[in-house]
Amino acid sequence: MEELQASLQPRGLTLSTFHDKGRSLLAARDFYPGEVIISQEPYVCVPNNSLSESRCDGCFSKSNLKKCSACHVVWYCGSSCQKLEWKLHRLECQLLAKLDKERRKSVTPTIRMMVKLYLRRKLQNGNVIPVTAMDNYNLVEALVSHMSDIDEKQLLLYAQMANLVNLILQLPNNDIKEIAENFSKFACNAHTICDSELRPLGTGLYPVISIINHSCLPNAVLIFEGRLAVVRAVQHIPKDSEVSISYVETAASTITRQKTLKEQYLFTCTCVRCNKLGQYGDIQESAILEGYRCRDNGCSGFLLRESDEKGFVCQQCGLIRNKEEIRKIASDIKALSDKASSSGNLQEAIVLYKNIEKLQKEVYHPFSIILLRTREKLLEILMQLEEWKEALTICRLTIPVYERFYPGFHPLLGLQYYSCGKLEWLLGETDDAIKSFTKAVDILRITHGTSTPFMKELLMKLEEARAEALFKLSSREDS
Ligand SMILES: C[S@@+](CC[C@H](N)C(=O)[O-])C[C@H]1O[C@@H](n2cnc3c(N)ncnc32)[C@H](O)[C@@H]1O
Repeated sequence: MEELQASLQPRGLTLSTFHDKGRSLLAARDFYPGEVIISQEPYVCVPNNSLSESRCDGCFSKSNLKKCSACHVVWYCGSSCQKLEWKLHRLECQLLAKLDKERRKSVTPTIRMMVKLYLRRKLQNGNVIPVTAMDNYNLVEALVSHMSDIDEKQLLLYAQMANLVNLILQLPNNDIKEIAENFSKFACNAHTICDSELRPLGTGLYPVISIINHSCLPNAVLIFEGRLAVVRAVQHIPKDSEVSISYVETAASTITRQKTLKEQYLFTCTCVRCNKLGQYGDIQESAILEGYRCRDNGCSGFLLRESDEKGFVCQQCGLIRNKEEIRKIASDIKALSDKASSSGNLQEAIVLYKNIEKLQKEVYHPFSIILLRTREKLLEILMQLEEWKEALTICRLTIPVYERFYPGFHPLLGLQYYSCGKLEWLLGETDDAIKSFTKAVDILRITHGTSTPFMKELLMKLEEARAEALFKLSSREDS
């Protein structure tokens, strides 16, 4: 770790260990919003390929794919990606090609990532690929595994997966226990690689980025530029303070966040937000996010369960809402949701989701995250159906909820402004489009930087919208 410490120092970073969190990354100087704190290429990564969707192993693109003719497992978009991956894939390819057809089907992305991990170690041990302070297997060995906290069922699953990996690798002295432990390390250290719009593409192991601990009120954000993981400050991070990112969806009640963190990362969060658990402000926030609304449409109160359990009482106006009434609506919503999620027809799905939204508006608070998720689904389908006007109406409804639950420089808020701006631009609402694009740029230049093709496109759209507004103004003045 000394080598890593030495390589982090010139970047203004230092490693430290806390008794309750283990290793942590600290700022050795002040960092300001938008500044890159650290970036790293993956030690290993794989696209999330499935039977229905394939991506290139090099760049994760979906176009012009050709299957490797030898192993019939891996896809490439062209020779440059194939060359980039060749040293490692040459070894992997020989192993995969030996498997029978049925066995090949069981090579999931996670199994492949483990196979690649061992092959990369082999290549580094043999000096075929270079070893650096930020790119070596010792960093993988140092990752937390939580093996002693995992239940037996999970351990059994890891053991079965490890057996398959060992069968593929055919290395006589490979340790099944070590492979199983590495699967456990993947579970709490690997990152989902997303595109600029935060759509998942694959999974990668970034052993230095993995040192960054979680906070439900993080001061940094992790964004991917292709496969490169980039951590940027979203707040001022004073010297000597800890760098933190969020591992989970932050727009969730404290109980939900803590449950997810405990289940996946096996720790109890004690960040400033979590420490408020049980306090009035936290109860209010949770009830708004995941609970019910007052039955008086003019009241913005939230409900809490009555002590005699007969119903819910509005904390603002005192009106009581019957438990049975809520239960009935909730069961209707569930029936519609089951139908909607299995519907393969967009027209049918849109009708179902509109009915779900209508019912949810009756029971959930206007700032409910449950209602928000339905609107996001509606928006997605309306865009696919090219119903731009309706899509814009729904998109605008989501903005106040995003502003409330993704405050400050949050990429999701920036992206939602961007979606709104694109719809406004398309519908000729140029002045509104300029406002939305400007808000998107203000946030996304901090979270995403300004040099990626995605950001260049956004900046260009803003310039175009401004030019059009000027043109419209001068045409009006002329006439
Ligand atoms: C990706 S690792 C982070 C680095 C880790 N601290 C280490 O020593 O390698 C995730 C693990 O770190 C610990 N961790 C992360 N954030 C934490 C937090 N806010 N409080 C307590 N433990 C935390 C948990 O054990 C979690 O499973």
